[in-house]
Amino acid sequence: MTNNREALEKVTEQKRIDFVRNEMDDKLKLMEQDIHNIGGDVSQIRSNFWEDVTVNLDEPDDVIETFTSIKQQAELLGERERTYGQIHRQQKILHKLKDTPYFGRIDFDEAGEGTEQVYIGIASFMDKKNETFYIYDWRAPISSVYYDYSPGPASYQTPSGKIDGELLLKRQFIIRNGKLISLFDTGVTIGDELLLEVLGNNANSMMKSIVATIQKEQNQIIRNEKSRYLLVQGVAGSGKTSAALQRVAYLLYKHRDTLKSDNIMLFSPNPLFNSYVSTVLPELGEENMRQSTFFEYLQTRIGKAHQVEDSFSQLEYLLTETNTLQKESRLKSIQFKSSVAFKDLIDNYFRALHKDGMAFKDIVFRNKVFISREELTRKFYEMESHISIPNRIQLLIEWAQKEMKKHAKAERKQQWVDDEIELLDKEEYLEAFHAAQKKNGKEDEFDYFDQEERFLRKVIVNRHFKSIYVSIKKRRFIDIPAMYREIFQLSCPESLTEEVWRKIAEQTIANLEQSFLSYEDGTPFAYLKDKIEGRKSTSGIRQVFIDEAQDYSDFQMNYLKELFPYSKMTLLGDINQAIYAHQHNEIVSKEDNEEVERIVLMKSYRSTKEIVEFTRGLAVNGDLIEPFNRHGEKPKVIHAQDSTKKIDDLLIRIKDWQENGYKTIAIICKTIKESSEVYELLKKKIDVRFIQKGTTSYEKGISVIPAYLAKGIEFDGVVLYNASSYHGDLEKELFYTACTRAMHALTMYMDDGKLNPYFDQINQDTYETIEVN
Ligand SMILES: Nc1ncnc2c1ncn2[C@@H]1O[C@H](COP(=O)(O)OP(=O)(O)OP(=O)(O)O)[C@@H](O)[C@H]1O
Repeated sequence: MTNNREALEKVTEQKRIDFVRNEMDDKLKLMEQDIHNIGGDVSQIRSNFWEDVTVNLDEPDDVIETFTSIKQQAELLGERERTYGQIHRQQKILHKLKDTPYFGRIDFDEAGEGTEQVYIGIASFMDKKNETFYIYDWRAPISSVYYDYSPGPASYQTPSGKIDGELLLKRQFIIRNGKLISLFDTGVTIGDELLLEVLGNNANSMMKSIVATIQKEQNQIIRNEKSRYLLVQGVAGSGKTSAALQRVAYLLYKHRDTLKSDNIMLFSPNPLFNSYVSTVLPELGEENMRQSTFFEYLQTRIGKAHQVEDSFSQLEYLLTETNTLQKESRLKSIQFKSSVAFKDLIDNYFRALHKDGMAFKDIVFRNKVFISREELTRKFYEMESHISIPNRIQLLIEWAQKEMKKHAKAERKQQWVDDEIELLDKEEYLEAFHAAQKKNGKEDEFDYFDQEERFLRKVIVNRHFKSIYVSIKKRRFIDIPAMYREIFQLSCPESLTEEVWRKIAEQTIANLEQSFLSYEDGTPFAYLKDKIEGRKSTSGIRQVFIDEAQDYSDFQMNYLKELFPYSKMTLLGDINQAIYAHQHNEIVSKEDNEEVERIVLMKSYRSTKEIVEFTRGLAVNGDLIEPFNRHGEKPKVIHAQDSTKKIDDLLIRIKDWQENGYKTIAIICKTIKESSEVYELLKKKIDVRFIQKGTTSYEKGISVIPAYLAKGIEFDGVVLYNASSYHGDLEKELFYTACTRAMHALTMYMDDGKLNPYFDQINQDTYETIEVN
C-alpha cells in the first residue's frame, strides 16, 4: 500500500471502529438495564419465595402440590439467575471487544453472492436487529478463510456444505483501547510483521492467546474434528500448547449447546503449567477446562492408603543415583513396568481371577473379625462364574452390608456400649430422650427409660458401624496390594531374565510392605484396581487433551485410552523432549491407526533464529526445523575459571538482561538438588525465586528451576547453570528441553572447562565461546 492510501484506509477503518464501539455502548446500556431488572427480579423471588409457594402438608395430595409449587418457584429463580449470569458474561466479552473489537478483516467474494467484508474478533457482535454481523467470531465457519488462505480462490466448510469464492483482501489490525495502531494487508501467511511484533515481546508469566496470528497448520489442529485421535508432533516452541488451548475454545463454541468446559480435560506436565495457561481461555471469553497432571489423577484413582512416588522424584533419583548397579536395576524395572508386556501380564492375571485368587481383607470391628477374608472369598466364588468381577464385587458389597447390619444389632448388647453410654454428655442424652419421646408418641404407654436406653445403644453402635459401611461401600475389603504382589510371584516373563525378574519382585514387594508405590508401579496398580473394581473414567469427559504426550509410557497411554473409552483425544508431543526413562510410547497403537489423524509442526516460534540454529543439532531431524525469522544474539558458552568468577559473571549478565527489559529469567539446573544449592547461593545476592514441584504459580522475575519442571514454559532469558553436567541418552532430551525454553537469549556455563558430549552434534558457528578468568 502506498503511504497515502494507507493513511486513507486507516481513517476509514478508524471510523468503522468508532461506529462499532458506539453500537457496543448502546448494547451495554441495554444490558445494564436488563441486569438491573433481572437482579431486582431475583432478589424479589428470593425474598418472597415462601410467600409465593403454597405450603400444605396435611394430606398426601397437598404434599405433592406443595412440592410442585416449590419446584416451580425454584425453577423460576434458577432461570432468572441463569439469564443474569449469561448477560453478565456477555457484558464481560463486550468490554473486551470494546478494547480490541477485531484483529482481522477479509473481503470474501462468494461466487454469485457478492462481496462481504468480514471483520474477525474474539467474539461475534451484531447490529440491534440481530441481522448484520459487525464482528464475526474467529471460530465461525467463514473466519477459517482468514487463517487458511492468501488472496485468491478460497473456500470454507459450513454445516450445509462447502462455500467457494475468492478472497480479495486479507487485512490485519492492531487496535488498542479502540485506537487503530496499525494495519497490514497480508499475503501468504498471517502477517509475519504482526507475528514478529508479538514474538518479539517479552515473555509473560501467563501464556497468551494466539488468536490473531494462528498459522494455517495450527488452524488444522484447532478445527480438526474428523478422527478420534488427533496426534500432533511439533518441534519445541511450535505452538502445540497454544493450538490446543485455542482448540478447546473452538470446540466450546462449535458445540456450545452440548459441550461444556467441564466435559474437557487437559493433562498437563506439572502444577506450574496449570497456572501458566490458566488465563488463555478466560481471555477468549471461555471458562477453563478441567486440568490435572497425570500424577494427580493417578493419586485419586489409587486413594490415600498408599504413598505414591511422583514422576519428578523418579527422575530426580535417576539423575542423582551414583550407584550404577542400583540405577541399572531400577531402570530395568521402569522399562518393564511401563511396557505393554506388563499390561498383558496383568490382563492374564485378571482373567485368572475369575476362577481363583481374589484376595480380601477381614472385616473387623474392635479387634473382632465379623466377616473373614475366607468367607468373603467363598461368597465371591459361589457366585455364577459368568458374572463379571466388578459385578460380583457389587453383590458382595450388598451381602456384606446386610451381614454387618445383623452384627450391628447383636452388638448393641455388648458391655462396651454400656461403657460408652456412661461417657455421653448431657446434650446427647437430651437428644436421645427427645427422640425416644417422638418415637413413642403418647406419654403414658411406655417406659421412657427403656426406650431411651435402647435408642442410645442403637445410636452408639450405628455411629461406630457407619465407618464400616462406608469402607465396605468403598471396596476397602478388597486386598489390591496382595493381588498386585501376587503378580510378582508369577513365572518370569519372556522379555526378562530370572535374575532381573527376581530383583524387580523383591523391590516391589519391599515397597508394598511399606505401603509405598514407586511411580512406575502407580499406573499398573491403578489399572489392576480399576479392573477389579470396575471403575470407569471421570464421568462426563468427552474431550481429552494430553500435552507432552511423549512423556507417557505405553502402559500409561493405554490406561488413559481405556479410562476414556468414549472420548476424543488430542495428543501433543515432541519426541525430542521425552525426558522420562520408560519406553516411549507409540502414542497410538497400530490397530487404532485408522482412527488417527497426524499433524506435524516444524516451525518454531518461541526462540530466536540463533537459538533454533544452535538447538537443532540436538534434535532428531533437527535440520528440518524451521526457525521463525526473528533475530537475537548467538547462544553463549561460558567457561569460568572458578565458581566465584562464574557467579560474578552470571550476576552481571542477568543485570544486563534486566536492563534490556527481560521480565522472566530462568536459571535452569539439572536436578532439584542442584537448584536448591544454587538458590541458597544466589538468594543472598539477588531477588530470586525457587521453583519446586509443589510451586503452583509462575511469576515474573528470576527463577531457579530444575529442567524437568520448566517443561511447557518459556522465559526471556535462560541460563543453564552447569551445562557440562548433562550426559548420556536420557539427559540429552532434558538438555534440549532446557535450551529450548529461551525466547531471546541463552547462556550456558560449562564447569570443568569441558563441553558436554552433545556438542559433537552442534555446529560450532552457532554459538559464541567466552572465557571468564
Ligand atoms: N501462531 C502464533 N502466533 C503467535 N505466537 C505463537 C504462535 N504459535 C506459537 N506462538 C508462541 O510460541 C511460543 C511457543 O508456543 P507453545 O508453548 O504453544 O509451543 P509448544 O509447541 O507447546 O512448545 P514446547 O513443546 O517447547 O513447550 C509461545 O510464546 C506462543 O505464544
